[in-house]
Amino acid sequence: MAGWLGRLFHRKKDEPLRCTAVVAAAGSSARMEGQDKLLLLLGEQPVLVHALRALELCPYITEIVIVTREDRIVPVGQLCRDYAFSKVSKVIVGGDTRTASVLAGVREAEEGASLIAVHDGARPLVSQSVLEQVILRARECGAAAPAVPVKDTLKQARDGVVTATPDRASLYAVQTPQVFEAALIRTALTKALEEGASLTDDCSAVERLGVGVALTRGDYRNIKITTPEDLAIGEALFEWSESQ
Ligand SMILES: Nc1ccn([C@@H]2O[C@H](COP(=O)(O)OP(=O)(O)OP(=O)(O)O)[C@@H](O)[C@H]2O)c(=O)n1
Ligand SMILES: C[C@](O)(CO)[C@H](O)COP(=O)(O)O
Repeated sequence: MAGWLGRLFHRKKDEPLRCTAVVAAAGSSARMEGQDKLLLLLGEQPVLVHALRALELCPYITEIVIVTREDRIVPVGQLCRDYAFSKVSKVIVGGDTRTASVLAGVREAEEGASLIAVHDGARPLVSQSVLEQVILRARECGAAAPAVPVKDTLKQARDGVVTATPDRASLYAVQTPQVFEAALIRTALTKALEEGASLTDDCSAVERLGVGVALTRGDYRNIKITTPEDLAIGEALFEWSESQ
């Protein structure tokens, strides 16, 4: 991987920036008690629509590829037409794992895409500022993700007993979009999938190659809708942001 590392230091800032957003939306919403969380309403619109609108509004994003479940292809395609998302080029079927879903999307990105921004369909409140900072940082260094310092003290435990208290000053909660040079994330996810790695985010695939990932300023409002109470929190954050 020395080639990758070498290139990180020679990347040209003035290369044309074409960023494809891959929206991971092929999950099963198991922790949402069976309801498809991406189609639940936040305010007056589905969670997925909020996420797509933020990506559509970002000037650096030239194309959006949505990866969804087979039984959601038709409703998600209809939703894109209803909301007139002009940047959505494809709605495709994902895989059994997040890694498989994201790789399917990355493989469908337009040939000219220099960057890929992988975003959770379940993160409806991402701001333009978070998007802009992470995309520009990824252009400089090849891989970047937004993150926020953790607020709680975290414990490692086994069988209900604490085994360690990691130093909080070095801990961050990572968010999406996670943005990468296109060939880098394609290589990283392909390798991770071939090796059967179990990953909970896409930076991890790049880290496995020994390539550094830069962190940019995340936003505590950029929550992932995972369990039922997240929807209530999301509603409150959405209303609060609208009133600012
Ligand atoms: N095989 C998968 C699994 C997850 N995702 C997507 O990855 C994002 C983050 O995953 P998560 O919040 O875990 O969503 P789900 O997998 O749907 O939730 P759960 O684990 O509760 O089933 C979601 O937008 C989800 O749709 C995906 O595209 N393909
Ligand atoms: C990618 C992610 O949103 C970063 O915080 C998160 O890791 C997804 O995890 P999940 O297990 O799919 O909820």
